[in-house]
Amino acid sequence: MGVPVDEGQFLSIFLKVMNAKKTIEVGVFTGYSLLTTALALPHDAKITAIDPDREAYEVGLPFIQKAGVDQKINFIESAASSVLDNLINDKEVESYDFAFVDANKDGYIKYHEQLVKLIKIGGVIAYDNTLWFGCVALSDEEEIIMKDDFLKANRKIIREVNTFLAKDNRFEISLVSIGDGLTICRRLY
Ligand SMILES: C[S@@+](CC[C@H](N)C(=O)[O-])C[C@H]1O[C@@H](n2cnc3c(N)ncnc32)[C@H](O)[C@@H]1O
Repeated sequence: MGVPVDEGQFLSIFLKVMNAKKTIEVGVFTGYSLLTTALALPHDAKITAIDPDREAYEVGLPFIQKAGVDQKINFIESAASSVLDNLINDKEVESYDFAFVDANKDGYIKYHEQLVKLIKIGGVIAYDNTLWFGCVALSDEEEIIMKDDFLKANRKIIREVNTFLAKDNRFEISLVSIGDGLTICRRLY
């Protein structure tokens, strides 16, 4: 198969090496990363997949079913924050091996504080888009001439997220330059 060349391949081999069985996905859309995860996990694995957009999930669902991995997935149609609070209250604390976060960037720091409680020591939270199309490396002068307000706003947010994660000594982190940047955070305590 050669060297992993994209984020999906990387995620797949990473989950297998980790021996992950119980995972969370925040931000599903049509389920590309969800299908990748479901295919990589063992038959008795459980994925809690959260997204307010059921319509998008249902576009990809036939492919997940065709792959025979739908029984591993518990899709919850909701914004993530309240679901994560419910999982904490339902005594799911420190029971997850892995979380993949690929949703609204302005929620990442809040999700992080919730996911810290849900992930086992030694478990991993992975944040997508942490290079933000390379914009995180632009100087403030260069940022001023950026035309796209969405890119600009999320550049600021992702830079804050990256600074926040880098300072969190509960985790060992690595920003892997694959796809649009994937920050792997391994919980130390
Ligand atoms: C980039 S897409 C996810 C792509 C998916 N992970 C993949 O790789 O195929 C972002 C998703 O985040 C979802 N989203 C936005 N706000 C959210 C929230 N507050 N909680 C959970 N998901 C949210 C959107 O509905 C959208 O489907």
